[in-house]
Amino acid sequence: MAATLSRLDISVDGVSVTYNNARLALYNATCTVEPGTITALVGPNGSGKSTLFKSIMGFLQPSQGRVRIGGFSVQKAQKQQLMAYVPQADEVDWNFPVSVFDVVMMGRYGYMNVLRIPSAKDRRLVMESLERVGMVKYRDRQIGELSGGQKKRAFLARALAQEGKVILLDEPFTGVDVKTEKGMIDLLMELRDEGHTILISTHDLASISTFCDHTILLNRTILAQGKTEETFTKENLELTFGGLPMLSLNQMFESTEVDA
Ligand SMILES: Nc1ncnc2c1ncn2[C@@H]1O[C@H](COP(=O)(O)OP(=O)(O)OP(=O)(O)O)[C@@H](O)[C@H]1O
Repeated sequence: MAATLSRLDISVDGVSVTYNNARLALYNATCTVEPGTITALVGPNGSGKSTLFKSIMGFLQPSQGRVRIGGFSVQKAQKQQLMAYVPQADEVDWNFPVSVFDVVMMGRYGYMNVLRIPSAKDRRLVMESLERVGMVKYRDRQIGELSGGQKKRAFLARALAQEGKVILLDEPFTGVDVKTEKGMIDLLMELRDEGHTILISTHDLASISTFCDHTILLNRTILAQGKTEETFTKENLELTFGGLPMLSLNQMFESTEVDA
C-alpha cells in the first residue's frame, strides 16, 4: 500500500435527486468532505445518506447539481479508481457463488484488461488487504457463509485492494460487535493518517466524536457541517432527527462526557 497519498476532497454542490417514483430524496445538498479526514454522515432513516453516496460514486445521476472528487468529475475519478465503496449489506447478493478472495479481487478489476487475469501485484494486494482486516483465514469461504462483521470486513478489504484514495462506507457497523467495530475504527484512523479521505454513514451516534474529524448532518438537505466538536451538538441533532426523544439525546451527551 502507498505510504503517502495525494489528498482529495469531495465537493457536493447543489445536488438534488429525484427517483422514478417522483420522490425527491435529496434537495439542493451542498457540502465538502475535507481531504485526509474521516467525516461522519448522519441522519435518520430515509434522510438521503445512501442517495448522497450513490451520487458521489456516480451510481445515479443527480437531477441538479455537481459532484467533484479532488477537482475531477465523477466519471474521471471512476476511471482513475479514485473512489472505493463499502455498500450496505442489503445491496449485496450473498448467494452469489464467489469466495471472499474473489470479492476482494473485484477491487482490482478496474486495473485489469478484459480477460481479467490477475497479476502477481493484484494477488499480493488482495492478500495484504485481507491481512489488514484480519480475514485471511476466511479467504476461501463463500461470501454468504460469513457473519455480519466478517461480511463488512470482506468489503472493506475490497475497498483497500482497489487502492481508492477516497473511501465511502455506508453503515459499516450495522450488525457488528463492539470489538470488531473498534478494530474497524482503528483501521479507518490508520487509513486517514495515510492520507485517505473517508466518508462514513453511521447510526452509532455514540462513537462519532471518538474518531470522526468532521460531521455532516443530513435530512433531505444538508442541515449542518463542520468540525465534529462544533457540529455534533444536541441542538443540531434535534434539528436533524426531530422526533428523537430528549431523553436519548441527554443520555448520549452524558455518556460522551463521562467517556471523554
Ligand atoms: N431506488 C429507489 N427508488 C425510489 N425511492 C428510493 C430509492 N432509494 C431510496 N428511495 C427513497 O429515497 C429516500 C432516501 O433514501 P436513502 O436510502 O438515501 O436514505 P438513507 O438515509 O440512506 O436511509 P437509511 O438510514 O434507512 O439507510 C427515502 O425516502 C427512500 O424511500
